[in-house]
Amino acid sequence: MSGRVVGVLALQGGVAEHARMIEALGHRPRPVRRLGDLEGIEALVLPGGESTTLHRLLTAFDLTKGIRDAARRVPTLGTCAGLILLATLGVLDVDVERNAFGPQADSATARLPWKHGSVVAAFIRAPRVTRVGGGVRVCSTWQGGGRYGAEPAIVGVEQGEGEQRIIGVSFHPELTGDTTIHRDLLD
Ligand SMILES: NC(=O)CC[C@H](N)C(=O)O
Repeated sequence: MSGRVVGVLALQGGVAEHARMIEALGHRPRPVRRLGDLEGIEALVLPGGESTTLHRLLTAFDLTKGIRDAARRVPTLGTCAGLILLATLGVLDVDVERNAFGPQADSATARLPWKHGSVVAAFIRAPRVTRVGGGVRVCSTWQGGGRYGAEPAIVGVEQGEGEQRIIGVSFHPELTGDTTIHRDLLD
C-alpha cells in the first residue's frame, strides 16, 4: 500500500466526492466520525456542507479538539464550510464571510488562478475571506461575475509549510473533477 492515509471528516456534507478524488490520486481516504479515526492520519480534509451543523456535530461527537490538533499536525484542506471551520476553530488565521456570493441559485463554476497554474472551481453558497493573517498566502481570487463587489474576492489561501500546511478554499474542487488542490495538498 502506498500513498497517505487521509482523514475525511464524515459527519455531514460532500464526503464521498473527496474520498473518490483522494483514492483516484493513489491515497487512502479514511472517514472520520470519532476521535480514534484521527489516529495515524497523514493528511486531513474538511469537506463542504453547512458550517453551523458541522460545528454542532463536532461538539456532539466530541471531535472539536481532535480536529483542531490534527489540522496543526498534518497537511489539511478545508473546502467551503470546511474553510469556515478552519477559520472558526482558530487554526487558519483568516476571517470569513459566509454566503458571500448569494444564494444556491447563484452557484457558479469558474477557472481561477492557483499559484502558478489554475483550477476549475464550483461555488455553492460560498464564503469569502475578508482578512488574512501575516502568515497566510493568497492563492486564488474570484471576481464573482462582478456582482458581489468591485474588487476580486479572496477564495483560496495557504498557511504554513510542509506537514503544517493548511489550505482553505471557498469553492468545491471535488465537484469539478479538477485534482489541482488535492495534488497540491498530498504530493
Ligand atoms: N457549500 C458549502 O459548503 C456551503 C457553506 C455554507 N453556506 C455555510 O455557510 O456553512
